Amino acid sequence: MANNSSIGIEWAERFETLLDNPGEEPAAIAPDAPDLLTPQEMGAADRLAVASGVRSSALMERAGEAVAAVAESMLPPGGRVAVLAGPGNNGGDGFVAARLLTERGYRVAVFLIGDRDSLKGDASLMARAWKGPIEAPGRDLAHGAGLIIDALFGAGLDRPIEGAAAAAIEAANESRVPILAVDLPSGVDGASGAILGQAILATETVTFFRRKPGHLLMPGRVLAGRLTLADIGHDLSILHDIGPMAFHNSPTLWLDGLPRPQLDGHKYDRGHALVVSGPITGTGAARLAARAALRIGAGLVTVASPPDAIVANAAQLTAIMVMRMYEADGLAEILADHRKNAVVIGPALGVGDGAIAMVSAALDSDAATVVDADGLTSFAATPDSLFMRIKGRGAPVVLTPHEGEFSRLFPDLGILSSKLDRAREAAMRSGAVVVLKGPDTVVAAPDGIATVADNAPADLATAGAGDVLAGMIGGLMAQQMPAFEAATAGVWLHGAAAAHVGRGLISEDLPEALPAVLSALAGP
Ligand SMILES: NC(=O)C1=CN([C@@H]2O[C@H](COP(=O)(O)OP(=O)(O)OC[C@H]3O[C@@H](n4cnc5c(N)ncnc54)[C@H](OP(=O)(O)O)[C@@H]3O)[C@@H](O)[C@H]2O)[C@@H](O)CC1
Ligand SMILES: [K+]
Repeated sequence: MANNSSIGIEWAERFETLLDNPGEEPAAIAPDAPDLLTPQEMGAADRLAVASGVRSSALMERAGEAVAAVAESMLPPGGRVAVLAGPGNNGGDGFVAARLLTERGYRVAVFLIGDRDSLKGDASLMARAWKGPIEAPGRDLAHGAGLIIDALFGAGLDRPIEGAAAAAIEAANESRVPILAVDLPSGVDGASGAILGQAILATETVTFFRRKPGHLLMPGRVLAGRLTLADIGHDLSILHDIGPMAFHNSPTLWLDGLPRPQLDGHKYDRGHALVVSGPITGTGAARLAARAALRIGAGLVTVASPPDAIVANAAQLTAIMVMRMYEADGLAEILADHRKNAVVIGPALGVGDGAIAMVSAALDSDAATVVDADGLTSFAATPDSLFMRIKGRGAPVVLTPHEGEFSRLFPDLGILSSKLDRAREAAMRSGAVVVLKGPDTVVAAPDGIATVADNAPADLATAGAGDVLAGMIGGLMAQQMPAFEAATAGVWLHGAAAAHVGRGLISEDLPEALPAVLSALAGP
């Protein structure tokens, strides 16, 4: 699909600009850096940094320095620290932090999993530079400590944690002493956010150069606590060579492409979104989606309503139009009017052959299409027929499943531990942009580019919120925003609208919060 994702390209172009104008923005870019690097990519970044002339021991020294700096902010002067060091370079960072904190007057105890003589490379170097005692961890490792530094495992974790390391993690978690994790909470898989065996529950985490997907994906995000991103001397140009495929969902990525009303524009320039209503027993979902499409800027919005529901819909809509729709043929007829350039179908549609026919009619049209909820579930027995239709059309499609709907359409993808990989596989297989919803919503395009959101408050788990999201994405596509950008922006704006409302949120509030969120983004 031609217009799936330009984010990767645009971001790469931004780097060109930054590199051409050193000193103009680098300080500002770090905290909001959207690229996510897998542990493998981070390993490559470290190797590229070393190849460019940075000593690997210097990277480790700076990593340990960054950890020590955050530790100091968590401790009273002269406080006691327990450092848990593991067998790799993550442990090496721990030894550096232990040395620096001791030099600064803190009382530091180091507990090592394994044997000092087995440490290799920089970790061995840093362990030798540590002049204090090294103990084996016991149940009371945190006794008297005001802070635990978790330097057991980071990017190199590749199997479930067992034995002495698992016991040390358990003792640390049970101690209730605040924990500062180095790079990742030990036990969290940096690629997927999944727990491998046993994991540290950190108060804070310091990571280096760029975040990993596991810092944003659940449960990694919760286990990591507050996250600090430290610059330890990697050159930004390294990202060119790596070409990251995953990004943190933040306005930096899509704000330039967010549709804005033009003074000399007309409502017809802002597209016409059609939302398909369910039967009389299920009309609210379509109205929520329609309201969201209108609030996010679609010039015109129409609800296509089955005849039995027309009165219910008409009685509750004002700026939004209503059209009578006689089943799938009726929908096809309505969409034959090419001015209706985006369609949202699925919320409260009902599950079954009728729904299959209507989704098929939508996909046979030229309108950008969002398929949600019952529109997805209806294809549980025949997902390939849905995917064939999507791949056979020219206009873009966004699928917006929650985990339950996703597992009905892609039952075999449950074995993938990473939500990123699940969404990517699904996008590739279906030919659509896939929005895999949840507290860590992933948007993936068939070419593998993906974003992970972390701005959805818990309040967003409320009836109708998904209908609103589908409407927002449809509304953005009606305004010609490409599918991947529309889905990514829609997910972020949905989270931001929920955060704007706060406690007591119901779905009706979400479209109404959009003006404030959009105005804040537009700036003064
Ligand atoms: N590279 C650099 O320049 C920089 C890197 N930095 C730091 O390095 C960290 C990555 O270091 P890393 O690659 O050495 O991996 P790390 O996470 O320490 O552990 C791997 C070790 O554990 C083992 N192992 C794995 N799973 C296991 C398990 N379940 N149970 C038991 N053992 C297990 C595995 O050995 P194996 O037993 O497989 O031979 C291996 O020895 C990164 O997170 C960052 O903190 C910074 O200093 C910046 C500069
Ligand atoms: K760690």
